[in-house]
Amino acid sequence: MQAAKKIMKVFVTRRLPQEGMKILSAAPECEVSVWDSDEPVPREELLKGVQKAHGLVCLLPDKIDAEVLDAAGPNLKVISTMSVGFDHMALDEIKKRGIRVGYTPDVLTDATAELTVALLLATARRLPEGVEEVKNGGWSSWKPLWLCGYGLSGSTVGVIGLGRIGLAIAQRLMPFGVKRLLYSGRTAKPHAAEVKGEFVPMDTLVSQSDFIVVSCSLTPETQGLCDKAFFSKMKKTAVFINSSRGAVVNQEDLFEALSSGQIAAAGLDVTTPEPLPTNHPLLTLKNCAPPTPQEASCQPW
Ligand SMILES: O=C(O)C(=O)CO
Repeated sequence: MQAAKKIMKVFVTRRLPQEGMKILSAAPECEVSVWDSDEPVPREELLKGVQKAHGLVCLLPDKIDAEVLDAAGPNLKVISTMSVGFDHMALDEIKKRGIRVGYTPDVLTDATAELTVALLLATARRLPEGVEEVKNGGWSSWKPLWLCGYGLSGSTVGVIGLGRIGLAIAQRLMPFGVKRLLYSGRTAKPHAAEVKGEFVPMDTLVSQSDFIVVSCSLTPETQGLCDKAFFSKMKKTAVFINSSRGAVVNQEDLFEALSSGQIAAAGLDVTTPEPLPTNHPLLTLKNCAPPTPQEASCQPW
């Protein structure tokens, strides 16, 4: 029997999990080429690899803009991103060219929610500082008020963006004895009833919350949302957690708020860029937990 002719060129921008590669390789009509590395494809290799491709499989760090689409040319019919977010793709340009887009919503909902709760507890309870004191010999004896943090019991939690992930975070936080769950966003969500969520204006959420969790998508409306004015409305004792996108936060303003004592602490699952350069001012602060590399992956059971 004659082998099927490879008529579709597919470029994959990263070494993918074997299950995914097996499916792609089994498609007889596809000629698959892969940037075979755990590191992001360099821009010039992306522009080269995508040439004449019919399909592109990409990840979050790959900026898919007009330049990439032009480099691909008119063959390109489908782009699939192995990510929940798609803010790295110029959707208007993609739409203009009639290209279809696939993404992977919901695969990281539980993992992101668990990591956000872990980050919130570690930040509020000052675990990174405590570990540091053990390692540097700063812990001499038990002192009742030393490294006191902030507890969830009886607190008000504000979630900005009570979508799938925001709800999963809220569901995990409520059993800690949270008194009020406020949320803000474009519209009230029927599923908020599951966590007794109160839909409130953003200013109310910011000024009344003891913990603010940002879990909205990055859009032109949310870019730079958490800035000087935002932090100045927060309680001095409040803890700020961002598991959305780095660009939702003005990082200079966050540094100022943390270093001046305007807010108590921040736990960041995301920053711009990622990782932060090792000399970044935010990394000098004891009350700021930066993103760690495990991100949202975990071993399946
Ligand atoms: O898939 C996404 O959008 C992520 O942010 C992964 O961390």
